[in-house]
Amino acid sequence: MLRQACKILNAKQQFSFSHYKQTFELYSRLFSINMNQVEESKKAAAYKAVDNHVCDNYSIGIGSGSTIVYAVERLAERVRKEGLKVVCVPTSFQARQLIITNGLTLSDLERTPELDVAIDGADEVDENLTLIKGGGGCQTQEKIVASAAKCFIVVADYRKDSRSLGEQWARGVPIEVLPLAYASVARKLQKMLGGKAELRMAKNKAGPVVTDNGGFVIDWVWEKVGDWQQTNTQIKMIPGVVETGLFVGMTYKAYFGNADGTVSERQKRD
Ligand SMILES: O=C(CO)[C@H](O)[C@H](O)COP(=O)(O)O
Repeated sequence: MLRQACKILNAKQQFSFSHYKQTFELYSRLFSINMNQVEESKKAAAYKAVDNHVCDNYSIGIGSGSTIVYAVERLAERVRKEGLKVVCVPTSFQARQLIITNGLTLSDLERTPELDVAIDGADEVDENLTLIKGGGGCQTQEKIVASAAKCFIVVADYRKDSRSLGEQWARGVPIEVLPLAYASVARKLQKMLGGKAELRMAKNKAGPVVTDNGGFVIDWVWEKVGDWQQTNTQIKMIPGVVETGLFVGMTYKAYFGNADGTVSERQKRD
């Protein structure tokens, strides 16, 4: 939006300094309204999912990202107000911290190998509930925890809702790899499936992003994919691949918070 404002202003050189200032203030305000709207939509989706899918004595997988923060907030509120007894299994360092700081009971897959429900965010959700996850590099633990749950629920804002993958999310499929294999995996990926595979670099550290498991992440931007299940299997067969961010046939239901405050739902077809 700000880029757009700059373009308009550059085209109309006759603007005075106060015009520039006023216009930037207006765009900044619009941008912050838009961001508030996104946060509100995340919150609405997360609250609804927790209200609909968490019961007393449940074991719950806790996903990672910014939307899950609202789900944990709601869960903690229900534990306080309704006296629910739940145990929570994290999918990342962030999720573990969220569970602890919200005063919830922390468990792990060793003590709780089967979960009643797992709730997590997503980077993109298509019409068949196939997901891209791993924008935060947590897809390996997220997939393990989701697969341990009887029911896997996704919470997201309206920007993640697509008919087919790639419509909204342009950063490709995140793939966790063993560090020693990153170059060979990237090469094989491009040779086998086309597209472009790039090692994810850290922002505030020299070198690559290192996952909670000590792995690296390759982001694979595909050119053409027909069958996500088959593509996922092909990627997983490359030696050195730990896990992909493709979640195929795992999701029971997705909740999308909309810009107008409502929540849309998409459920697995029988
Ligand atoms: O897969 C993930 C992290 O690896 C997140 O669930 C995904 O990136 C969504 O995050 P957010 O709720 O911040 O949009």
